[in-house]
Amino acid sequence: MMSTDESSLQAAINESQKAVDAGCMPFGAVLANSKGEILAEAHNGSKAKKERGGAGDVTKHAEMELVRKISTTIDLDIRKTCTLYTSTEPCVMCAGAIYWSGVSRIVYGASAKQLETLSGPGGFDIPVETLYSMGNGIRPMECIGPLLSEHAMKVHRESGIWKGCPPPSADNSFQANADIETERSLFTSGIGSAAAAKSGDYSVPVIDLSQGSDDEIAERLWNAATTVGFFSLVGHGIPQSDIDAAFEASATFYSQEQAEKEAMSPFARQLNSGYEYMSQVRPSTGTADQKESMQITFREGVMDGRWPTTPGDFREVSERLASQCHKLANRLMDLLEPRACPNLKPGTLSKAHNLGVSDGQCTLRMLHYTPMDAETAKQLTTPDDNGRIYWRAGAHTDWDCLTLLFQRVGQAGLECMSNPQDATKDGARWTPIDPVEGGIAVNIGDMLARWSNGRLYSNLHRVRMPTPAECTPPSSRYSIAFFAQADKSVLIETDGAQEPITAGDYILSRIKSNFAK
Ligand SMILES: O=C(O)CCC(=O)C(=O)O
Ligand SMILES: [Fe+2]
Repeated sequence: MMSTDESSLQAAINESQKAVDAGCMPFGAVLANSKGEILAEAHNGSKAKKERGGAGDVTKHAEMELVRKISTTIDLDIRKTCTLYTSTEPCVMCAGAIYWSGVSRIVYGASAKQLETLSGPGGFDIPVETLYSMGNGIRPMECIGPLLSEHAMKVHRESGIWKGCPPPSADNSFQANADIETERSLFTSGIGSAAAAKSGDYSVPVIDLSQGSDDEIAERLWNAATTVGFFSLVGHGIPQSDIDAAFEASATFYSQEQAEKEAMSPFARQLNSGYEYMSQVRPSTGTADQKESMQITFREGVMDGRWPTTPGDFREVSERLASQCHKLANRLMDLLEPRACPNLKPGTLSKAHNLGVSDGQCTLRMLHYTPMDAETAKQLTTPDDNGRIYWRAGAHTDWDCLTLLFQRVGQAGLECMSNPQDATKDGARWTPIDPVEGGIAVNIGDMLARWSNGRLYSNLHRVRMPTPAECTPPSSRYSIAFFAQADKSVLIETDGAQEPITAGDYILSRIKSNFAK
């Protein structure tokens, strides 16, 4: 059954179809009161194609039409209690108009990033939650989305309006190198990872935390963290039963209908929390990752109204695994710290990461890569007219200090770059990080690469599409990632040229750098 938000959003998506039928651009919006009653509706009023390029009235976006309507016909006191539903994430102009209308709650269908996969770049967009948090508005704005994005995108796709538009990136073959360049330039601007890796091709070592002295273990961790930036960890002490329980809860959660999952755990991008379905578009690919994910951020209040209720033990098993991951990540940071961050008082890194506090940023992410048949996999990996192909997860670096990733044996696909230092001149080569029985794949993220002034390496990684054998029969891939991210208020101070920055601002600046690209 659809929630109230979903049925009102569906009404907005229906409006976007009406826009298409009227020969206008495919966008629609409605206003609903707290009972879910629709008070007003509107759709885009610019004639498609003919008026593009500035010939028509470019202010006739669906949300603008709606705001214009409601601000003269509905009292402010009522508007303040309403939600504005829009088929696609509002642009900067519309976000401003919505603020002025007195409405404080927005639910949108497709995100601007998702639309870009059809329309190419060119919209005037900043993710709405980010935009509102950057502004000096006197009242908070709540933004929910993407929701029912497949329905909203279907109208865009079938409208035919975006055919022939330039894709976000014209040539995927250079993507890996472009991403390395981005990471390097981000580092010089004080954000991102350093080129700490040495020359050569690397595979991913297996490190046993139960073998040898702390000094010996620290040496092995250092070697992996300064070259390839990845290692598989065994002998780590997290009970297999806790890992299995989390995978079981994840599979039960994902076995439900998409609308049920969305209703149980609405996604809030600014909070980096909740359930999303195929909405993550990596800058390196311009196409949506073929996956769904459930993000759990361990900060006071964030998960209120977002904990899945089915299965009943979802919260308990997630918290149990996260608390084990948290301890393990802190142990690894204690072992790496003396050489990685010689300027820091011992224990600074581990003290910076806390679960459940008011400014915590650690996150557990349950991932489900959806099954597909061999024909679909082939189609999605064949470049389209614009050279775009799909990935289960496109190449990226993580923004955190350390990622602990649990995989299932028999569900391979994760790869990292094997020649990070030489990739720009030699071209990128990739090496698998196959699941190890009882093991955890660990990688250094950008936050720790920066904190260590580039001594540790945050490497690009991706999840490839399934092979024909993995599609026979079509099968899911499940993984669980724990992202150790320092608390928002912690100051990241390095012994190099990097300006001190709080971990909260750091994450925000990464977001900004990414959409500035
Ligand atoms: O699922 C995986 O194997 C990798 C996931 C990942 O890299 C991420 O979510 O950042
Ligand atoms: Fe990642």
